[in-house]
Amino acid sequence: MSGTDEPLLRVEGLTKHFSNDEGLFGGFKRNPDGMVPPVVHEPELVRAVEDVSFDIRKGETLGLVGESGCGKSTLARNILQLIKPTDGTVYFKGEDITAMGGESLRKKRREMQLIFQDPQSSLDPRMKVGQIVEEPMEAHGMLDDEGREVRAKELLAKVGLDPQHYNRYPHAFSGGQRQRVNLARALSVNPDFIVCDEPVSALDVSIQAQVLNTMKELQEEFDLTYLFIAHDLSVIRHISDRVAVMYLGQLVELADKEELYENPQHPYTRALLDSIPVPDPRSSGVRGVLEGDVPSPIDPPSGCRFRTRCPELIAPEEYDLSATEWEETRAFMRAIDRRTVETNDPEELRRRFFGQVPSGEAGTVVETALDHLEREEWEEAADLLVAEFAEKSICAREVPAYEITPEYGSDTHYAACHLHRDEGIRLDPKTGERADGVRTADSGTEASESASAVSDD
Ligand SMILES: Nc1ncnc2c1ncn2[C@@H]1O[C@H](COP(=O)(O)OP(=O)(O)OP(=O)(O)O)[C@@H](O)[C@H]1O
Repeated sequence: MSGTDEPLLRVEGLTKHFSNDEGLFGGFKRNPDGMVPPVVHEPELVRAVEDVSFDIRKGETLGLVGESGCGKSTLARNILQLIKPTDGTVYFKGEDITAMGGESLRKKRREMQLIFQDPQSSLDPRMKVGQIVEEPMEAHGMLDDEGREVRAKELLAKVGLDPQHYNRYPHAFSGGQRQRVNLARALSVNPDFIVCDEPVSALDVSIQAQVLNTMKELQEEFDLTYLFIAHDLSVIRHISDRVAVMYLGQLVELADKEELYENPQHPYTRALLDSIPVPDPRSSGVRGVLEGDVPSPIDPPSGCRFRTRCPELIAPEEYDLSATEWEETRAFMRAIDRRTVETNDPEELRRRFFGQVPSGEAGTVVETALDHLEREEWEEAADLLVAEFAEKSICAREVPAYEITPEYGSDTHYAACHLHRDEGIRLDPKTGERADGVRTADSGTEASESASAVSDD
């Protein structure tokens, strides 16, 4: 099932900030040595999700992928209004559900269900499977006792379980079977939309495919729309029609599945795809391919959040650097910033990093940094290089959001990367609409201007 063009769900500029003011020591920080008081209470904001916009079409599966901690679950809980967003809007069947509360939201929730990762802990061990499946129907006043029992047994059969197991307890089931119970429970209230948050991650690989196949069959039969969250790209590929990639609270790429896997256009997506685990126990996965650590969502990088780890950071326009000079300068900046070199001898550093130190202003910056290093002023050298080269890049100055021409199929391809500033259509990162105000064919009116005429460079 690949869905229609009609969006079932529209997410616009969704943002969620948490205060880290929770728990006994939440928000308390140690003051630098000697300062009074020794501890201060300064809660900070965890920018878990920032300006995320996308649609999910009726009948499709949108896969959402990203490393642990990038905000996938927070986004899911915001979409379902289990937690209220800090900003932004979620439209379900055209209605703004962020503005809803109380009984109207409770009613809406029947149409939007959630399946969690851990089938062990999401099923109450004291309840029989039949009761578990019937509970949501009871909560929403659906059917009478007898009717619910009949429906629960039917659903158990639909998800591939024996209806005779209606009176068994969850502990009698395997992990895969428990996840099937969860599916039956979610389906019991006849929803249109199911958020599946890592539903097969806790299962053996051999079981995963079976559960995914059942989910696909159920989607077909019950006309379901899925938001399918996983960190595993092979699982996402198996189930999705389109795929969204998330990094540090933001969407970096969204495209048709084939387009995303065959023609990835964001350096982060490419790094993730390069790190799909091969059957080698020594393979270290994503972190082996990407340099550096994921920055803190308390103080995320400006502009493109991936820029501090991006192998394709764009050179500042004010320096006239060749590709080789920029590559060498970046390697030098990284090494000094991360202190991965021992020597501070300018001659040695010039030889190690540069074929020839760039001429002009960029060269002056490099030479000034080398002077600092000669005086053992590592921090000054690193700060200067980062301020002059990293922070002046367009990647640090502007939030990227572009629509680019897909190579596979005609579906839109969104890439939040300034490498597309020349050929892409600049979008408003908050609404996902064209930044020049011209409405796209999707939004009802014609867009006849060429992409290059509206690109923002
Ligand atoms: N209640 C909360 N208070 C403060 N910070 C939070 C809270 N919930 C989540 N976060 C932070 O928000 C960020 C996103 O977390 P989230 O659980 O949404 O990521 P995820 O991609 O779903 O990760 P995982 O796959 O590990 O579940 C993390 O930095 C997390 O520590």
